[in-house]
Amino acid sequence: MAYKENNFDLTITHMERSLKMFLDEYQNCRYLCESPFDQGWFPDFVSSVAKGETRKACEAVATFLHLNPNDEVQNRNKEFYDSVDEVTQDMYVPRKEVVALKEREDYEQQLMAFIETNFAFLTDELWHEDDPKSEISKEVPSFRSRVVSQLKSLSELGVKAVKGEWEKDKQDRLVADGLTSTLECMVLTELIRFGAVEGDGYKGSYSPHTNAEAFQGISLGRAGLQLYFAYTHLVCRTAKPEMNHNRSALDLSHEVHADNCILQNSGECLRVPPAYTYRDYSAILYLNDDFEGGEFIFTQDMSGLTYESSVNPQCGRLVGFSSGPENSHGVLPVRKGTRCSIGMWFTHDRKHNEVERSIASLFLKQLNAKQI
Ligand SMILES: O=C(O)CCC(=O)C(=O)O
Ligand SMILES: [Fe+2]
Repeated sequence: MAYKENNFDLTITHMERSLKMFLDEYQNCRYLCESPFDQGWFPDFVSSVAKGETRKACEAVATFLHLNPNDEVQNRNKEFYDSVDEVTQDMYVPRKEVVALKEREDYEQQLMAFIETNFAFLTDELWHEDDPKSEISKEVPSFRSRVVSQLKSLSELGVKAVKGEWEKDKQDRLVADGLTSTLECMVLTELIRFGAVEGDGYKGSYSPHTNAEAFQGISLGRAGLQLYFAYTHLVCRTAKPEMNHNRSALDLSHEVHADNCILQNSGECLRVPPAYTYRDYSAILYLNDDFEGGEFIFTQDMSGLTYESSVNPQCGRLVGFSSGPENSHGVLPVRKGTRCSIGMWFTHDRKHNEVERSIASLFLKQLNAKQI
């Protein structure tokens, strides 16, 4: 109204007041709004009216161009003011509150772009669209037949099931060799020297299973065989020489247990927290054999003194089994040296998909694409 009536003093007063209100509201909204502040942004409303004062007129033009450098009208205005005798280039100074606002917006946009390229967002794409638990519970081939068929296709790569026929009544157990090369085993074992945490996975307890051994681990999700990785853990157990002279055979390196429930002396297994009740399958990949003791055992009684069968760890050998009490297991004492392995636990429940794995695979993709 004031503008239409050519009342520029009043126009300026109104516009200055509106500008202040806009900036104040914007600021409040940053603290209080639940959704983005989207009132539209009208740069011409910032201050393109400057009555009579050349310096103010240049400030208005500079401010507008600061926000929108390609605006035709303001570029023409600038050409006009440039031709005015009293105008010098140092008069084109944008208003400081607008400069500050733009600086903050630019910075936030850079930050968003950085986050988008460098962090993994766990959208449904990364969570793997298919096979929620309800689907899985339909008829699914047994763990072993699935693993064995996968291993067949892997046989060209040197992977072979060493105990395929083994324990015929035990459908959910498997031992296979050749999953990693000697070099890979060495590299992974070396990783322990650089990045291992004592008692990792065991609330920092240096010797969580037996005082006669030191325990170190590195923890690291993605689907395999219609299963989600739930947890991946590289661990080494080292015999403490001073504790191994008279070590009892009952002092197991890892006490007899089941991976998804709390095994009782009675043989009952309680599927309650703190057990990792969502774990459905377990696999341990071994990395070395230059140690004494440390056999993996499937047991029936809790002591580990008698056992159904055992697996001798060696580089590239993997033992896989369903995680319940049907596969109670333990590790015999490591009497000399260091025994390293990668424990992997799988779940049908995508809620427990291992977040770190998605992040790690994104990181590897970027590394391959040489973005980092
Ligand atoms: O290292 C092994 O052979 C087995 C370890 C194990 O059973 C576990 O970490 O739950
Ligand atoms: Fe276990």
